[in-house]
Amino acid sequence: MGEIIDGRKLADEMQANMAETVASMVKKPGLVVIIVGENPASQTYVRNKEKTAVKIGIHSKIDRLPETVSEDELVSLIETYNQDDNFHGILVQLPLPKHIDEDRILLAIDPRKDVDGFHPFNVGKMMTGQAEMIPCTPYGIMKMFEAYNVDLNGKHAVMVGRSNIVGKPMMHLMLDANATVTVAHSRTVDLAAVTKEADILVVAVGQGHLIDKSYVKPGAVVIDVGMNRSPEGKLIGDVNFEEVKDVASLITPVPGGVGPMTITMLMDQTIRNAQK
Ligand SMILES: NC(=O)C1=CN([C@@H]2O[C@H](COP(=O)(O)OP(=O)(O)OC[C@H]3O[C@@H](n4cnc5c(N)ncnc54)[C@H](OP(=O)(O)O)[C@@H]3O)[C@@H](O)[C@H]2O)C=CC1
Ligand SMILES: Nc1nc(=O)c2c([nH]1)NC[C@@H]1CN(c3ccc(C(=O)N[C@@H](CCC(=O)O)C(=O)O)cc3)C=[N+]21
Ligand SMILES: [Mg+2]
Repeated sequence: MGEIIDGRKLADEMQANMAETVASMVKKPGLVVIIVGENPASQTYVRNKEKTAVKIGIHSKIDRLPETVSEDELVSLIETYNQDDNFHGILVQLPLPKHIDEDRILLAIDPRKDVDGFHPFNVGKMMTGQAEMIPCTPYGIMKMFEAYNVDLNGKHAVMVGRSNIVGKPMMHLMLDANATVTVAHSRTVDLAAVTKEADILVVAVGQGHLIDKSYVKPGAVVIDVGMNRSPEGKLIGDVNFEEVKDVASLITPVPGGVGPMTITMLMDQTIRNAQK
């Protein structure tokens, strides 16, 4: 039976340290979150971010825009925050409605305030060993590895999922930590055969309980990024936790695993920006 990686507890510890840092700062770090439309899942994340910011002492603002807002209006709003010294971080919650071009929106954010690390400038910096802003979910997972003494050096890491916000940056960070990295996705033939080879398995696909114990090598470290609703309306991961916990050596639960760490790293980067 594996050990559970307590993301909630680690996040609380890190947040307590951040609160001390912020208390000693004359100018408080500021974070603005822009959310378009009424996606209920997005609303939950945004509420959690707000709660955490308040707890740490970060000045936080949420701009809620109607689903019908135009791309140009959203760009001008971002431009005002680019100029506003009270905000050190700007986050535009994804996904955006279909009529808005996400690439254009991400480009509009001043890279110095891009606390998500999604701007192509920051992506390029990270890929070339000059990272300044790191996507928060992969960054939080690396902090979990550190806290639980998971050494990636020479290990076979398998990343399932290749999105710009999780899979690709996670692939890169594990490569930088000297793992041998395989990336799997929806066109992978025989996914289980690939994941069974993993010493470290990170899953970000958005398919509830896709990964059962037949996908996991005994003793593997399993990180579940997924956030899905079960038919009964429960929040569940991409990994069947109850089954896989008996095979894995270390495993993250959902909720209480990766999610709280994502939010923590967002606060970390906002504070770091404010100190610059
Ligand atoms: N806890 C947290 O902090 C966060 C959680 N999430 C959650 O993580 C999950 C993934 O998010 P995100 O990366 O944005 O998702 P995307 O939908 O952007 O990407 C999903 C990836 O999974 C792949 N995939 C889908 N189905 C399968 C399958 N059956 N077998 C193998 N690969 C598959 C897709 O392949 P292809 O490229 O071929 O389409 C794609 O690369 C979601 O549940 C999301 O809610 C996301 C961000 C943060
Ligand atoms: N620009 C942008 N940046 C993001 O970082 C971003 C985004 N868009 N869009 C959506 C995804 C998803 N995401 C989560 C963050 C925290 C939890 C989280 O706090 N989860 C808690 C509880 C969730 C609950 O109880 O509903 C947990 O797992 O314990 C989940 C998901 C950030 N994302
Ligand atoms: Mg779109």
